[in-house]
Amino acid sequence: MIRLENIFKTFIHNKKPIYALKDININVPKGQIYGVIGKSGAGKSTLIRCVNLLEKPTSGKVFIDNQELTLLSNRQLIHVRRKISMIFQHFNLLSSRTVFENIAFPLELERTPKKQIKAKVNELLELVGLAEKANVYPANLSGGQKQRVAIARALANDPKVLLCDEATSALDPETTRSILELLKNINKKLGLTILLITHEMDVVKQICDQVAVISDGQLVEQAPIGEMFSNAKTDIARQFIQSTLHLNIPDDYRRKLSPIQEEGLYPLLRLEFSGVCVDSPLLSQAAKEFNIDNNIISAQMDYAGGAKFGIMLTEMIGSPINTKNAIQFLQNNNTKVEVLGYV
Ligand SMILES: Nc1ncnc2c1ncn2[C@@H]1O[C@H](COP(=O)(O)OP(=O)(O)OP(=O)(O)O)[C@@H](O)[C@H]1O
Repeated sequence: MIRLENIFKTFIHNKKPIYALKDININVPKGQIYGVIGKSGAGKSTLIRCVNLLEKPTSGKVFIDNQELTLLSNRQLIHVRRKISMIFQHFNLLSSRTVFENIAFPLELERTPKKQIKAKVNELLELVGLAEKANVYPANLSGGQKQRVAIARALANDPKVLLCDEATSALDPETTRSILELLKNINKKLGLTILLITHEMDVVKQICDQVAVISDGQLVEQAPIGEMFSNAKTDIARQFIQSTLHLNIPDDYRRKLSPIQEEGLYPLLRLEFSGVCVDSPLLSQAAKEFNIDNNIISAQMDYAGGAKFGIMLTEMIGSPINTKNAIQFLQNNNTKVEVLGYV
């Protein structure tokens, strides 16, 4: 449904080129939710704005539903853009219009008859759970409610594609979850194709079918969500995945942590499991085979797209040679091991 082919975008700033997008290729099948994740300045906003040509690519082709947008005149584009809606981090509602009037706005621009507008807006208000707020002004809504209005307005013209530009970045975690749930429902109910950009892997984990990682203007990795979480290939993708897991070293361990292995001290390990190794009893195998004990201090396991992954903090008790061999065994079995120090 959305296809980007060899997209480059170069800005000129103070006579110097900024290569914001370098040879981007993306294919989003109809009905999918596709996430693009990247750090600040990676090129996410430029990328999503190239999809509806709010930003014209320097070169490359943009297709929506097999129609090449990069060939269209500005006039033709206005018509096509009605089927490509967008929602934003800061909602962009019209403050002088009520909730009902905000949602009606794109239909008024189309000169839709009043009766039809009323029916459509009421249907959308139901869909986003705001039927009671029809006559309220945006100033009197919470952030989550404002985003619901923006979503309803974005759906007014029955778009084929919804672009979400950091749509939950201004919201607290609970509201974020409810907005993502709403987007997922809409995706299922209406078969809407959604492209979203975000800097949060939690967002991707919750709703995306596929994800691409963008770094310094380039797509460095893309995969279905389960595959990405179980077998990420680049360091940057692994960093994003790890950012969804939170393990702190407890204070008393942190205090006694020594950088060298003195007598009577044992390694404190941070283990990263993903994909196949999660389901194998590696720690107990290592304990039996190398005569060591594991004192697990904390652990977090998670699921995304059917894949299990996680991290663990453990003190490995045994002689230096046995712990060394056990660590090697874990590494040989696809577990990432970091020796944080000795306790
Ligand atoms: N209109 C512009 N003129 C010049 N440079 C620009 C313009 N828009 C973006 N850039 C540059 O292009 C690069 C990518 O910017 P972009 O806003 O797409 O990144 P981003 O990943 O969305 O970042 P953030 O998450 O901070 O919004 C940056 O180096 C930015 O400074």
